[in-house]
Amino acid sequence: MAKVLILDHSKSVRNILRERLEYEGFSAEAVEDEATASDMCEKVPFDLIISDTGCKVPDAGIPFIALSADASVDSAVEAVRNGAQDFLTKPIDMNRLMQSIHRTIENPAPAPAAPAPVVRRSRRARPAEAEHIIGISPEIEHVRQLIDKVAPCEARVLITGENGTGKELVARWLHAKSSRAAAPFVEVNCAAIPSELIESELFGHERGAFTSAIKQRKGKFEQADGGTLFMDEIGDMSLAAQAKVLRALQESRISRVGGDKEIEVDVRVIAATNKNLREEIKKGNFREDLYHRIGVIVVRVPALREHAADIPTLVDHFVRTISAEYGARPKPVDPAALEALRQMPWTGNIRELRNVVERLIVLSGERITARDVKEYY
Ligand SMILES: Nc1ncnc2c1ncn2[C@@H]1O[C@H](COP(=O)(O)OP(=O)(O)OP(=O)(O)O)[C@@H](O)[C@H]1O
Repeated sequence: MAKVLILDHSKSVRNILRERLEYEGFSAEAVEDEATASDMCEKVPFDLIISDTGCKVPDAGIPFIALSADASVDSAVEAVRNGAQDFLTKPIDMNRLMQSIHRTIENPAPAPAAPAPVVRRSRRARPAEAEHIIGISPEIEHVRQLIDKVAPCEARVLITGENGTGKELVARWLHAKSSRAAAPFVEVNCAAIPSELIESELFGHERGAFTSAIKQRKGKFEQADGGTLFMDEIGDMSLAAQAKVLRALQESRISRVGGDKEIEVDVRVIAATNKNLREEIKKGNFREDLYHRIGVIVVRVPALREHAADIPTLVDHFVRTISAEYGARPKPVDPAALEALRQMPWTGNIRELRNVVERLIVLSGERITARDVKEYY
C-alpha cells in the first residue's frame, strides 16, 4: 500500500484529503507543520508528499505534489522549480489529484538533491490562537464555563468524549486561558505512534541511543517545558509507556532514551480519550494510578446529537469560514437543507459536520439544497 504524507496548515484540507486517500486505498498521514513532517519522514518511508506551497517540504528525496490557493502561472513555476512533480490549485479537483498521485507514484522523477525552500507563506496559515468554540446550547455553555474555571489552575485535566466532538479545541482553550498561554502547546497523538517509538517521542533520545538515532532529539515533554502537553488518545497507550508517563508526572523529571541525565520539566498535562477509562482499568488495559494522576478534573465534551440545537449555528460558521479559506463567497443554505442536516445521526460529530459542509460547498451549485445534502452526506 503506497504511503502518502499530507502537509497543510488547514485542518479541513488535511481531513478531506486523508479521508479521500484512505478511501482510495492509500495509507495517509496528515500533519500541519514542517517540523512534524520532517520527523515523520525520518520514521516512515513515504512514497509521496502532498504539500501546500506555503509549507516547506522536508528535504528527504520524496516526490511531492504542490497544492496552492493561488492559481497564477508564477506560483506553478515556483512550485516546480522547488521540486514539485505536479501543481494543483485549490479548491482541489479530487479526480485530477488522484490521477496526479498515480502518475507520480508510478513514474517518480528523481527528486532534486536539495529543493530550495519555498518562501511564500500560505494565505491560509493556521492562526496561532484556538478557533472559537461555537454553540449556544446549555451543553456547550457548560463546557465553556468549565474551561473558564479550570484553565487558570494548574490541575491536570482529562477531556473525554467521542471522536470529533472538539476535545482538542477544548484543550487549546484550556491552554490559551491559562498562565502558560505564552509558552508552547505541544500535542502528541498517543494512538498514532508505534509502541516502540513512543518513549523516544515523549522523552527524546540521545545520539546513538538506537540505530536510527543519528542526532540527539528533544521529546514532547521537553518541547512543552513551561507550557502544556496535550496527550490525545491516551487510552491507546501501551502499559509500558503508561508506566513511564506516570513516572514523569510523579517526579516532574524525564530522561532521554539512551541518556542517564535526569531533566526537570515543568509541564501541565492535558489528556484526552474517546474511551471509558474506568472500563479500560477493569479490563487491565489502563493503569488506575495513572488515571488518578491525569484525571484530577474531567471535562466531558458532549456528542453532537446531544446538542443538535447548535447545528444551524455550526453550519453557518463552517459555511463562512470554509468559504473564506477557499476565497469564495458563502453560499446560501436552504432552510430544508438545514433541516436535513439536523436530522443526520452525526456519529463523527462536529468533525464530520465540518467535512460534510466542506463537501457541500465544493460540490453544490449556487445554493446548498436539501437534495445536495441527500446526495453528498
Ligand atoms: N464547538 C465547536 N465549534 C467550532 N468548531 C468545532 C467545535 N468543536 C469541534 N470543532 C471543530 O471540529 C473538528 C474536530 O474537533 P477536534 O479535533 O477538537 O475533536 P476531537 O474530539 O479532539 O477529535 P478526536 O477524538 O478524533 O481527536 C475541528 O476542526 C474543530 O475545530
